[in-house]
Amino acid sequence: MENETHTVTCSAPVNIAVIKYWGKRDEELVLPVNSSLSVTLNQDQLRTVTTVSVSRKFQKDRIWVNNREESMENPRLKRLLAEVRRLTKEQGSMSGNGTRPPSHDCHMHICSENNFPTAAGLASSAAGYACLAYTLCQLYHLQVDVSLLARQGSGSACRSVYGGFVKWEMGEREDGSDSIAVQVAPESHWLELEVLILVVSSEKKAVSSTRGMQTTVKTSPLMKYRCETVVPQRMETMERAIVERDFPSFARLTMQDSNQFHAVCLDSYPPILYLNDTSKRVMQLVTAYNKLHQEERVAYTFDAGPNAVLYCLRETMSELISLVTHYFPPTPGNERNYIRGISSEDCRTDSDFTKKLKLTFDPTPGLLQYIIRTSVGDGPRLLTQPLLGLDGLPLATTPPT
Ligand SMILES: Nc1ncnc2c1ncn2[C@@H]1O[C@H](COP(=O)(O)OP(=O)(O)OP(=O)(O)O)[C@@H](O)[C@H]1O
Ligand SMILES: C[C@@](O)(CCOP(=O)(O)OP(=O)(O)O)CC(=O)O
Repeated sequence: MENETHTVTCSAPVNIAVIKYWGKRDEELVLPVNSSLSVTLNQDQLRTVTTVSVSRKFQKDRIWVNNREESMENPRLKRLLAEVRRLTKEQGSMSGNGTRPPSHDCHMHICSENNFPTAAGLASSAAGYACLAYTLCQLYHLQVDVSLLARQGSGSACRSVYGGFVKWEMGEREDGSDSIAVQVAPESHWLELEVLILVVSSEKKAVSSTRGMQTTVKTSPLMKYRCETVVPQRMETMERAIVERDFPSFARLTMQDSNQFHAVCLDSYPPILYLNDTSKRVMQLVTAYNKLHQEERVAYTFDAGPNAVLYCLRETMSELISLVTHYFPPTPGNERNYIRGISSEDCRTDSDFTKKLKLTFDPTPGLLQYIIRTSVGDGPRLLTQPLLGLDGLPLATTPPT
């Protein structure tokens, strides 16, 4: 009993917001200045896997992320672990199924892997902290809202604890107890909705989301109008568009909110610029495509980086892929692995159609690193294959991506 090792392994998805979270009213508790809403992506393409082991044999807490040991001095990580230990102590030692969870005073080893670039604007912190919070709740049999814990690791992480369409209610209470994620609709609700991620850069971004949003809250006059007037209305309209599966409304609001998020970034002082020329070309392509069809058939959204996330219905996907690969072809030699994820039939462009689009740029190879086709997905899963061995050390794994 004394030397028993408890181990749990889980996976969690990435989520991409269609109404953006940007700005905190409480840095410590990670409480936002506005509510937000996101789509959870399919874990077959983008996911974090985390194993947590707890044992009296361990000398100290340790964490490995993507095969590299990292410092435990990260304040958000420390806060999350402290909160889990506090709740474990408070909730006692018996779980509902009669088995005994590990004691709150043992050290833990954490091992986590992302199957996509970390800190590159692909929401790695969201999947990472959602996975950690979910795994800890399973391990310690905690009776708690997982989104409350995930939020304290990274705000957007709270939305990754559910599949489908998820809103993060900003809440009003000072202690943050009502600042939680709620599922608006499960992944089965809108099976035709698909996602294309255009990876412009997988470099670490210059201004982190945490720091960028602090500057915006402090300096942008436009931000006040966004939080008080724009987002509350958009949350309602977006929820309705999702419930009614109204793609044109969903797409319009998604693009408008991405535009406004980048507008408040530019309105910050000093200004924050996450979009680059390739991002702007993607915006132009989507706008021209929708104009030609006289309705919104594709939506773009950009987080704190130049990568584009495009939403469309399945019936539009092959035309979209053919257009994107026409205007953003791979560099010669890079064709083979250019489109990843859900396999796509051979998509060719109709040259008359592309001529009608009237873009101000010509097809240019090499502006995108690669493209990921994915769909809407489920929430965290309990897995059986651990990343840590019986000695509590990482098992030989694949090299970090
Ligand atoms: N699997 C993981 N387990 C634990 N922590 C992780 C994991 N993946 C990422 N993180 C944490 O998240 C940080 C990256 O967060 P950051 O917000 O900079 O990038 P991002 O989430 O990829 O981008 P964005 O939030 O703008 O979409 C990492 O430096 C690490 O501390
Ligand atoms: C642009 C965003 O992706 C910002 C995400 O910010 P984070 O959740 O990464 O920030 P912290 O709470 O400081 O960790 C928009 C969104 O996901 O809603």
